[in-house]
Amino acid sequence: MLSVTSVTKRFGGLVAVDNASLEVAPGSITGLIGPNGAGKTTLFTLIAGFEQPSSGAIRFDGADVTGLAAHKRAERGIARTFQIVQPFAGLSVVENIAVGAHLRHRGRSDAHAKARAVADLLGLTAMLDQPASDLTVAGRKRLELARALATEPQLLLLDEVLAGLNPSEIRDMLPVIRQIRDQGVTILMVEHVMQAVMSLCEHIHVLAQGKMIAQGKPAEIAAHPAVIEAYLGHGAAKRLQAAPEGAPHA
Ligand SMILES: Nc1ncnc2c1ncn2[C@@H]1O[C@H](COP(=O)(O)OP(=O)(O)OP(=O)(O)O)[C@@H](O)[C@H]1O
Repeated sequence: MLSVTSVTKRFGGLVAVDNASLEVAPGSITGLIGPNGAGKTTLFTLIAGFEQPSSGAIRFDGADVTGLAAHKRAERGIARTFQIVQPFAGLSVVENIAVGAHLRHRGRSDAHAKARAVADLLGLTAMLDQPASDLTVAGRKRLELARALATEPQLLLLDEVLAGLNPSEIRDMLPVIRQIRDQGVTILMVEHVMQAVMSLCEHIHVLAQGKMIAQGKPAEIAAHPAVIEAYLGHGAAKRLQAAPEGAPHA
């Protein structure tokens, strides 16, 4: 469904994404993880078309979309959420979701009907007429997801939708994300909450300092020496191997 091939993004002298490639299979929940500053959000920005890569190609649904503007990619079915959630504070929850729904529903009542259906899926029905500014952090995260989902994407890019949530709020979100996928939306997610990534994703790509350093099934990634090194520092994989079971890892 999505192929990112040898994509590089430079900001002046800084190489934020360095010759990175990844594939997302249709119908999958695929993870993109990596330490802070690895280039994950930048890669999302390139996939969604808010910025253009310095080199490399992005194919979606069989077509080269590399040079296509963000709104054209949205029309083709790519939607993203933003790490920093900024709803229109003066608008109600339903009106915020309808902003997304307007992509495919020109009339106000159609857009609102779509918005209500999406709100239902995300457990926001009771808050429909509240100002978005009244929502809790967890509510805002759901609203951000709803706004993206209301564009009726084929591919949904989730940028840290679990950040800032407490453990029980995270537990509540996992089935919501699975349900979105079960309704036919392919998901690529950037996430730091590792337990969630491991339980949700069928396949995970790992970015570190702009480069793809590993990819595979969750269990393969958790045991991958390059991933352990990227997260815990040079020599960590060896130290973990050497440490006897149950001993504290220095
Ligand atoms: N518009 C920009 N101009 C200049 N540098 C940028 C820009 N966007 C990102 N960067 C830099 O690119 C690098 C990658 O940042 P990015 O936000 O993509 O990483 P990330 O993996 O999403 O990090 P985090 O997990 O902390 O959100 C960082 O060094 C960042 O400072």
